[in-house]
Amino acid sequence: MEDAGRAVADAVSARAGGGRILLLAGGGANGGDAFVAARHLMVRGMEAAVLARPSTHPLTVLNRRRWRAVGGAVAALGPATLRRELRGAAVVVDGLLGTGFTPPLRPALAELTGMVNAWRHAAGQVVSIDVPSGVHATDAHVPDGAMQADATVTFMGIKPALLFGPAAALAGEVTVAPLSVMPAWIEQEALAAWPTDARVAALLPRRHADAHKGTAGRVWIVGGHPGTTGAPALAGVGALRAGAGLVTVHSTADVPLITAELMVRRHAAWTPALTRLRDAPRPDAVAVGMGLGPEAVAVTRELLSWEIPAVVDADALQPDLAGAGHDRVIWTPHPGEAARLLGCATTEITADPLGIARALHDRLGGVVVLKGGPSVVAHAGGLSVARGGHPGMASAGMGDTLSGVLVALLGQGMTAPDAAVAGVRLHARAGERAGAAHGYGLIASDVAQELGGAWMDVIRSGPAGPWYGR
Ligand SMILES: NC(=O)C1=CN([C@@H]2O[C@H](COP(=O)(O)OP(=O)(O)OC[C@H]3O[C@@H](n4cnc5c(N)ncnc54)[C@H](O)[C@@H]3O)[C@@H](O)[C@H]2O)[C@@H](O)CC1
Repeated sequence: MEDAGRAVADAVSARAGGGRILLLAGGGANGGDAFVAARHLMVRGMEAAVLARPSTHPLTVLNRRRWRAVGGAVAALGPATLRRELRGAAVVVDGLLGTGFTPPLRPALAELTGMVNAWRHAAGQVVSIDVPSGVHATDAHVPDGAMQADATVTFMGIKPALLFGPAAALAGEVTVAPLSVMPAWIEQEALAAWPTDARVAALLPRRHADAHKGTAGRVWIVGGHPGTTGAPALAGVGALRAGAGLVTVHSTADVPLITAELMVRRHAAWTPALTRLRDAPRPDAVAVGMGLGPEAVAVTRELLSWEIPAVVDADALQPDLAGAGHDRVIWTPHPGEAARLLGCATTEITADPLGIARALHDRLGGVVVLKGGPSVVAHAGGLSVARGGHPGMASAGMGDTLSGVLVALLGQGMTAPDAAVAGVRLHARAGERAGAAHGYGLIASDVAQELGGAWMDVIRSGPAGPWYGR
């Protein structure tokens, strides 16, 4: 609790700018964190006051006593005291409810959160402890009366409500504060990893100075059908911009050569084409399914039987292919495709992205990327959620570009789990860069163009990755 309160004080000092801080302490441990934060703020010379609910939680009672012992002011939290104390406050620290909250919010607390929300709208900032009060830690839905925060300081691991759906929008800027507890405990508590760019940087392959196109990954993009010929082309550009040395698009349709660096091989029909390709030199990795059309299952089944690293996307994400994969396959469903694979409604997917990603991994094996804002990676080692991205990425062709990124990383020798974790972050970072320039008007090609810059941004944040290419 001491570490937790100190981390909250750090976040608040960064925002308060010398103004008065009002801390709201609930009856549970979340309230105890607020008392600790108040003490640390006072020690730093900041003006802080606490309004508290009654508590029997031993650590909260102890930290209330410590706060009083250093001369801290505390009054009972109710509508009248809250109205009075909100006047002139710069920051409110929301320590009312954390992970111990069971919905629905009781009316007495809902009145208080409503008052703070109205105050925030007009006057100041809210920093929530662990989760915004009234948000259930594992639920992406927002119950009535939940607090709107500008920032949330969470502990141990990231909570699903801070990442997904409308609940995430209530959290504001999220930081995860490390606590001095046993690492095994943190691992057990954390539902999913949330890798920083420094962690991703350490995964990305480095090239020797004498690298050439044959050592930088020869990849195939297999897709396209009349009406959906842009999809494999976008995947191809994504692969080139994510560093693949040689990118060949195989299709039975006329795929536009949207960049001259792509090689496009048009086949008359899939069955004879696959018979020929089976005996040709195999690529380092293949991505299949983007706009591929009705023959997707048969084509994908054949390519999976080659047991080379593969990305399976779009039309190839069919329930019939469960069991046909292997460890080096990355399956990349969006929520609609995930619903088709699991035979459920899309709303069930978006309500529980972590649980669904795990269920898809159980069904398909290999690595699953459940796409969304944010994307979830499920692999044998656990779950990982990508940071960042931009709402403008909600547009056609974005998934095709991601498939290109993933196949390029596989082609450059990354394992499927590492390629998926790094690929979703590079794609999200490229989206942030494109979003800064184009806002909601960004298109998949813009994201592809930013991939090189995104790679540079990521590697600047951390240690260099492993050598590749000899
Ligand atoms: N896991 C840990 O070991 C740590 C936990 N910490 C803090 O402890 C919190 C969890 O503490 P608790 O389990 O005591 O729970 P909380 O402090 O989240 O909430 C419990 C209180 O909320 C009330 N409550 C629950 N549902 C309500 C509803 N629907 N309407 C109104 N009131 C409601 C309960 O009566 C109880 O007083 C975390 O969120 C975090 O802030 C930190 O101190 C760091 C370490």
